[in-house]
Amino acid sequence: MSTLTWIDADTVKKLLNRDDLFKLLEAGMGQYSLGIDSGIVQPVRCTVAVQDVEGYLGTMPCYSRSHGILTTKLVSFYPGNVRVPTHLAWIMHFNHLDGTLLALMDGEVITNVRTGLVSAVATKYLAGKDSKILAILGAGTQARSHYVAMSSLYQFKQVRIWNRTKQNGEKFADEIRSGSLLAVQDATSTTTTTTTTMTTNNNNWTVTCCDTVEEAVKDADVICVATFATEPILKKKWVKNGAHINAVGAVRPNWRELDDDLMTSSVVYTDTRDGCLLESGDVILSKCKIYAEIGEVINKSKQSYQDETTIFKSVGMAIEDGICAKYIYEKHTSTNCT
Ligand SMILES: NC(=O)C1=CN([C@@H]2O[C@H](COP(=O)(O)OP(=O)(O)OC[C@H]3O[C@@H](n4cnc5c(N)ncnc54)[C@H](O)[C@@H]3O)[C@@H](O)[C@H]2O)C=CC1
Ligand SMILES: O=C([O-])C1=[NH+]CCC1
Repeated sequence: MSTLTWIDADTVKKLLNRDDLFKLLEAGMGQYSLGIDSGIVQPVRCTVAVQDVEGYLGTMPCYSRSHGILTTKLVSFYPGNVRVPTHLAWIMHFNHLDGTLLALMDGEVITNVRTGLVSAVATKYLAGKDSKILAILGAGTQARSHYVAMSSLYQFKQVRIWNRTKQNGEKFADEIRSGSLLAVQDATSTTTTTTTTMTTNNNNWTVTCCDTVEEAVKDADVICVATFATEPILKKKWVKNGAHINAVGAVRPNWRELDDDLMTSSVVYTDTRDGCLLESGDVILSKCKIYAEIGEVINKSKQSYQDETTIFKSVGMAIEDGICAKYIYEKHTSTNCT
């Protein structure tokens, strides 16, 4: 029987490299969307509501034959948490051949990083090549993760932040201006180091914390929405035609971030169609048509409508966590063996 390895958050942070994970996630999303031919089994997340305190516990198992991945993530999300992060997670990584547990690892860092990276994969396929204005709604963990991930794709001329509590939005904007968010990422990533230099040396860029969502998204090419909003905060009338939107919040069937007009008039892509049809309030309540999973664009079975307004709606997928967990486990094992 193999011994169980525990991999803590600091070790996960040290071992992960965003460039590697971007490529692995891109390929994995493409494979997932091959449907029954994918060899990936991923039931829709089963979420228990902890009603008394407005918290949720989600279980996210998956198996991928070709990757040799058998993992389960347990993720709690408590929007009201202040003392501890709103999202906490752990991933169990199994030997898929005999079902033994190989490793238990922190899943918070993986959740934070992979969500931004998956949005970056979608942005690569769905946004215009020459995106200059980035708007981010929210100033929490995912807002930061998305800023870092989007910065690996474009050198933005303007970054605009809106947050419900302006003080926190200002703090986030200061972190962007200082370059600290990019500088602390991935000691092992050459790409992000280059981006840091580019961004901090860019004299022509502006970073603004806006008073209103309308002001933040005006003429924006790429908009990332990463909040715990339960009512629509982003309206179609403020969004320029042809913009690309990554919407990662509103992960409960009755929560909203985007208004009906925006959902029904844009070309909507998802991470997982099955997951969004059961969990995404923006999809369910607007009754919008889902055009494709982003994996179908990656595997070339569906088109990218880059000239139209596009939405990438994600709720999070177990296979993303499985891919990251296996990558971390293998790096951890090889590092310890040498
Ligand atoms: N699609 C995916 O794969 C994933 C989605 N998420 C979701 O992304 C969203 C953001 O997560 P984190 O950044 O980690 O959380 P966080 O707690 O770090 O930040 C939450 C942000 O939402 C804002 N906010 C809270 N209530 C709001 C409201 N009623 N209206 C407008 N803004 C509000 C806060 O000011 C803060 O900026 C959450 O809905 C979370 O569940 C998180 C992980 C993965
Ligand atoms: O994919 C994920 O881990 C989550 N999605 C929404 C909350 C956590």
